[in-house]
Order: sequence, then structure tokens, then C-alpha cells
Amino acid sequence: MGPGVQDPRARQPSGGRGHQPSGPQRRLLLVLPCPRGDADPGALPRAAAALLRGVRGRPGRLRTHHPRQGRHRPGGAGGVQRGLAENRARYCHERNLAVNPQGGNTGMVGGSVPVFDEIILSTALMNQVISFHGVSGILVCQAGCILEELSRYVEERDFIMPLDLGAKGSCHIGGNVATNAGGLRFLRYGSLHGTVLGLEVVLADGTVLNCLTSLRKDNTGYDLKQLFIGSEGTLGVITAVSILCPPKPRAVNVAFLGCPGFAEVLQTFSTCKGMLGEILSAFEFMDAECMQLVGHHLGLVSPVQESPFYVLIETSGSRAGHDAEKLSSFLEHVLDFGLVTDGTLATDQRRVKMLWALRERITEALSRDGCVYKYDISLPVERLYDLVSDLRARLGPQAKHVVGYGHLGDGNLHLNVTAEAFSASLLGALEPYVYEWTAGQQGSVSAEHGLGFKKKDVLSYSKPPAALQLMQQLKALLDPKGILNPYKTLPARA
Ligand SMILES: O=C(O)CC[C@@H](O)C(=O)O
Ligand SMILES: [Zn+2]
Repeated sequence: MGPGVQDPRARQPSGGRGHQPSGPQRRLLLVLPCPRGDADPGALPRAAAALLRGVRGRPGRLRTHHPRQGRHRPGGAGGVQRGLAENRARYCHERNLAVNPQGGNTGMVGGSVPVFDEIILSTALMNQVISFHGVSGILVCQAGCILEELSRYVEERDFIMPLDLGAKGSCHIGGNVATNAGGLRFLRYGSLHGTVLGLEVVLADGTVLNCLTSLRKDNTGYDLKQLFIGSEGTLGVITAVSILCPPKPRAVNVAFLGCPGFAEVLQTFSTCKGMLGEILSAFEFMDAECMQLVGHHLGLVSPVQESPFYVLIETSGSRAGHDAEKLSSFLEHVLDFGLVTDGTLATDQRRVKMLWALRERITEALSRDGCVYKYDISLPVERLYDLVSDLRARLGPQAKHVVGYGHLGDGNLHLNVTAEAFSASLLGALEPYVYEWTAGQQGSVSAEHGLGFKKKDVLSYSKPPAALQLMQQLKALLDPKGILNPYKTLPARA
């Protein structure tokens, strides 16, 4: 199996917005039985015992600490779990044991799975809300909280999480931050580099770096937390997160539209920004092949007539009447100008979820189509679909499907190619072509999925040698023994 290729049997993120989590689960901490070269031979079994002690207790439900207990009071569950992460990091550091931090294991690039002999350090038991402030909307929670449970928790208090992903039913907030996950609310609420206010991180030597502040403004020197956001567990293990939650919008509308060509998709986007302004919260697109795949593999039915492209527009605002008025004059305009040929609107939650499922479940449909070659690319929005058309012509019958979809509002294309089985010649036709094409547009070879194990060797297509060197130096400074998530993010040194 090639480096950018997804094994069709690999675990997939859970389905669309309607997905219900299966409730708290017991996660096993796996210990692979081969010590690293110079490690103490008895160390792994002892580490296994120490690690496994951590899964004995009943996995907790999402709950808030009693404020009187304090966050790190000895005996408080938060203190115990954080303490375990800290002790494990010390233990592993002393014995030169490699550690693979793991959250919900829903990543796309193999960042959360061990490569050789790493010990998996699961955050599953660190699943408590530490505090939530109803005026500021600042949530402080442990790393193992499941995104969907956090969403429910803050929504009950009239706020929302600033990020939303198809994998919300199983991904952990710590993993979201470690991978700097993008997702469906990025257009409106921006990157985790902006919404995360503080982090608690266990460093490679077991030191706890407590930068878990809840301040909107803090200009005291280097902003160290930024180093860990998107570093995929290679610089430290995130154990707690402080994050700013926006107020829950009172009115959410979704429009699902059919467009006759990609030029019209782009014009619809420009018009939409101009006419919907501050209420626009998502602008997603998918091509006709995506629609065929969700229909064929998942039985989902298109709500609009067959079109070469489809667009999903979400608005989130505070006055339903005002938003509906804006949306209908926008729709009238795009229909009159032939930018859109058919469309449907949803305001009730059930239909909103149904329309989102068409877009969110494309990944799931692709995984049922065979062997999937996945690319997550940032490009100038005007060129976003050229790569897909270009590849369709280049690959011809070698590929079963070449599809393009994604977060058009963020300039993020998800290019996926499917085939009956893995083929070295198909991979050879795709790589390095896709990466060279992207670099030619000054794009990014990983817009939101990170580099992990699968994409680490293509980093240089998007970063200059001096940046790579500085990254290697930071890694050596923070993790001199190279025990934190080795073989990930950075290419192997020559
Ligand atoms: O599977 C993919 O390529 C994309 C997954 C995810 O980022 C999405 O936006 O649906
Ligand atoms: Zn995405």
C-alpha cells in the first residue's frame, strides 16, 4: 500500500450530522512487544502494567469537576489522569520508550497509529469538562472529551463549539488540537490557532507545561501553545484545552444548490459573500461523481435535479426573519443569472441534517468504493477544480472515480481517486504529479489533515528548506530522545 493511499478496511470517521455516538467506550491501551534497540528489556512489560492500570476504572461520562475540588487537587479525577500522563511520559523518557499519543483515532494521515514499537498513550479516560463560563463562552476541558459530547454540553448552555467535523462522534478535542483540524465551521470561526486560548501539555521528559489560561489577550512573550497546535503529538502530549466557544446562532438555514459549471460555483461564492455577508457560515461544494457515490453506496437521494456541481450554503444568524429575507433575495439573484439551476432550502433541524449528510458522508461513500488515494490540498480558489479535471484526463480508465469536493470557502479541495485495488502504476501517475502541481500554484499539500505518517515526506513541497530545518531543531530541543510520536510529521533526516 502506497504512502498516500487509504486501506479501504481502515477505520472511517463516523457518519453524517445525524450520527449518534455509541456512548462511552472502554479503549485499550496497546503495548507492542518489541523494545527499542537500547531500551531496558524489562521496561516494556512494566510500562504495559503501568499503562494498563490506567484502564481499570470505569470510563467516565462527560461531567464537570466540582469547582471546590480544584482542577489538580490530588484525588480529583482530572489530577489523577493528568498525573498518569505525566508519569507515563517520565517513565517512557527514562527508559527510552517511544510513545504514540492517541485520541479518537479518526485522522486521515496515520498520525495516531504506531509504526513500529511505540506505546499507545490513549487520552480516552481524560474526558471531563473542567470549567465553562457562561459569559465569556470559554470552555476548559480534558483532552479526551469527544467533540460531539462537548458540542452537546455547550449547546445546552447556548453556545457552540467553534469546530465541527464528520468524525465528531468519536474524535477527541485533544486530537483535534494536536492535528489543527479544520472542518465545516472554519469559514466562520477560523482556525484552532485563533480559538484555542490555552493548553496543558506533558513534555517528552514528563514536565507539565501549564499554559492553560483562559485569556483573550495575553501578550507576554512567545505564544508557546501555538507550537503544539498541529504538531501531531511530536512535541508534547496535549492533556487539557481551553477554547473559546461562539454563542449558539438562533437561526440556521441551509441551501443546497445545483450549478451548471465550476465557473458558476465560483460566481455563486462571490455573490454569496456579497449578499449574505456576516451570516454566511459554510460554503461547501461537491461534484456530480460525489453525488453518484453517496447515492450508490449510502442510498442518499439528491434533493435537486442532476447537475455537474452542487453547493451547500449555511447561514447562521440571530434573527430568522432577517436571514430568510437575505437568503431568498440571494437565491432569486443566482437563479435569475443562471448561476444556479435548481435548489432547495432547509430551516428545520431534520432537513438541515439531511442536506449536510450529503456532503459529510462522501468520505464514507468513497471508502466503500474500493482502494482510495486521498489528497487534501489548499489552492487558489480559482484553480481549485483544474487539478481534478486534469487528473481525470491523465488517469483515464486506470481510476474508477476521480472526485473533487471540499471547503470551497476556505480554498480547500479534497481530491480522492478510487480504484478496484491498489496499483503501483496508478500511484506513480498520481505522485509526485499532484504535489508538483500544487507546489506550482504555491498551494499546500495538506490543508487540514496534517502530515502524520503518510504525508511526512511531501512536506518540502509546501515549506522551504529553512523552515524544515527550524522544525527539526524545535523537535530536537523539545524531544531530544525522539520518543514522541516518532516517524510522523517530519521527514526522516538524510
Ligand atoms: O476524506 C476526505 O478526503 C475528507 C474528509 C473531511 O476532511 C471532509 O471534509 O469531509
Ligand atoms: Zn475536510
